[in-house]
Amino acid sequence: MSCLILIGMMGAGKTTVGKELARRRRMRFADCDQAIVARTGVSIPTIFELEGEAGFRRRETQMIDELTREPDLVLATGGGVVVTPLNRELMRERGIVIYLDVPTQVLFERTRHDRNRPLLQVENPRQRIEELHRARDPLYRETAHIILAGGRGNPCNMVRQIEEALARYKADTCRP
Ligand SMILES: Nc1ncnc2c1ncn2[C@@H]1O[C@H](COP(=O)(O)OP(=O)(O)O)[C@@H](O)[C@H]1O
Ligand SMILES: O=C(O)C1=C[C@@H](OP(=O)(O)O)[C@@H](O)[C@H](O)C1
Ligand SMILES: [Mg+2]
Repeated sequence: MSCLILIGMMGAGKTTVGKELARRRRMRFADCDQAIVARTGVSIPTIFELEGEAGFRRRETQMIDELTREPDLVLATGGGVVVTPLNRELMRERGIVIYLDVPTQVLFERTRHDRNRPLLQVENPRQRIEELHRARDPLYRETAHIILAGGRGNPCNMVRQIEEALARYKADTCRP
């Protein structure tokens, strides 16, 4: 089957939930950020420092293109994947795209102690999350085939919700 691609803001749970979803469905798992780190041998903050956000985005597009050619893959993307129009097109064409839509307060709580997200290393990360969410939410919505609102529940519970949504989506799209 084609890829299952998770999109959503930093802290939405794409990496955590994606891994569990792959395990449950016996699919392979890849995380775009982890793949970039493995290829370059340096951390995401270091790439931002050396090449700026624009450099990171170029690497991200190349990695999305490579990874989405493989079938049977659950792909966790980085939160900013949707800002690049080509990524939106590639993801929609090559997989079923699932938006984990999580309230900004929850995103803030989950990311506040993590230094690995360069875009949140600012004086007011809560405000940054709100701004990014406002700008990106329409892009997540236009890219997604499935939107899971609320983000309630632990990762296993989220996987269950995704599986139910996938079953509904497939039943709807198969109907003549
Ligand atoms: N459904 C969830 N319930 C509670 N905590 C979660 C959930 N999903 C993720 N987390 C926690 O939130 C943090 C960010 O999750 P992560 O998977 O890295 O998000 P993303 O890849 O979308 O940025 C991690 O500490 C993770 O353990
Ligand atoms: O939202 C963003 O622009 C980013 C999200 C990060 O991934 P997560 O969403 O997994 O944190 C990572 O790709 C990079 O720090 C940029
Ligand atoms: Mg992640």
